Amino acid sequence: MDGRCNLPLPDAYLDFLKDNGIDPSIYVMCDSTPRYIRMKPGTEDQVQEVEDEIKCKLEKVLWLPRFFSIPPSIQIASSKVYQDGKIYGMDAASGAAVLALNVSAGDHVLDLCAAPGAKLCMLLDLLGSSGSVTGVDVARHRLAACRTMIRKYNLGDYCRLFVADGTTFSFLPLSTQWDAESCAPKTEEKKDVFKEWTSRRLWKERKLASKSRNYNTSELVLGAQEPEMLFYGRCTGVVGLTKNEVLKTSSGNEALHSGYDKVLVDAECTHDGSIRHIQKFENWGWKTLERRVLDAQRTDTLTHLQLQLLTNGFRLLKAGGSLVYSTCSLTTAQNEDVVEKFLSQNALAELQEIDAAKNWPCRSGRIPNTLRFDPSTSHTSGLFVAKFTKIVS
Ligand SMILES: C[S@@+](CC[C@H](N)C(=O)[O-])C[C@H]1O[C@@H](n2cnc3c(N)ncnc32)[C@H](O)[C@@H]1O
Repeated sequence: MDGRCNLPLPDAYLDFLKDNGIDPSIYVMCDSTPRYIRMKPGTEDQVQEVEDEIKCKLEKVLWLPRFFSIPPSIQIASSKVYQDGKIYGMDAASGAAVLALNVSAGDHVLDLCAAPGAKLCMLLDLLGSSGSVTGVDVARHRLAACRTMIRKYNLGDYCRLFVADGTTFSFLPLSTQWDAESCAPKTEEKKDVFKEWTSRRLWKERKLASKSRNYNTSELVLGAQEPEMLFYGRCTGVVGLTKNEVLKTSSGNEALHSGYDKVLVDAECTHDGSIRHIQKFENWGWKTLERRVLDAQRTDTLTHLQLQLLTNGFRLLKAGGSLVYSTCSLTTAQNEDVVEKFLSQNALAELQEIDAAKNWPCRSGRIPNTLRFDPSTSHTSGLFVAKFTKIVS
């Protein structure tokens, strides 16, 4: 390996990098950037089995628990350990963004851009049998894939999934009206309540799914659709409640005391930090890259969306809670600029130092306490991370 990226990047993309102050040399080592796997909790003693199955040595990532690096050429999807739900494919920088949230047992967590669900699964693994994770995504087909994933990894009990626009999503976590031991409702039998979720797909759901495939994500963002609960686990408090009780929107300052303990806003972005994503445009066509990534109007729409997602995620956060904003773009427009604008509009928001980051192979962003993983220094995919707290007034 000579350390060069073999991908011929088109001039328009190199111009985009230049305009955004991104040094193209961060991609130079892209062919040797490892892949990462995360071991499911409880499988720590099965490293040898994983190595035998995927036919390569696992290299422990010393700064990130349960993560291992593998050579970039190794594919895990057809291995039995992957199909049996013992390992996840997940970039180490993504793992760091989740760890930055510092979730603790019992937390109610909101993941506002959840699909396809790598970070959501890690949140659920960290919480174990406690708290809840509410995953929201505007793209129905992507959230359906997320549902398949949480079921494959047996993580559904404490999870709710909503197809909804994260810029307006308004449901708070459910207060504990159920017996946490048995996950059964405490109140007496009521009529027209949610029963335990079953995998039987209703005709209406199939119809909605085929309809949503005919839209792309940006059209869905614009479409004012009613939030739809795509999945709920038996320990989320949904079972035994009526539709009005579950789908009660938050009003005024209610979130300050009844909001989420932690919020993750892993926002939609141009994905320019991930060379593996950019490489896909070699097949999809560089014209598609121009339309989806380089178009200035698209970038403006995106930064507006990112600010709205961050603002709404923060609105749903409890006083004293923490929010992590991340993107896999390395442009300042989608990161530091969004953070600055957000801080100027939200007096209760304060940037927080990410304690765990002291040993991480990342560097500071333009604003102190923000972090940047760039492929050349971190040997991960590119990622920007900022953590906020909601000041108790
Ligand atoms: C970077 S991806 C999220 C990746 C995910 N967190 C994971 O770890 O697998 C961004 C997601 O934002 C979703 N998205 C775009 N606009 C949205 C909106 N207005 N509300 C909610 N989700 C949105 C996209 O559909 C996409 O799935």
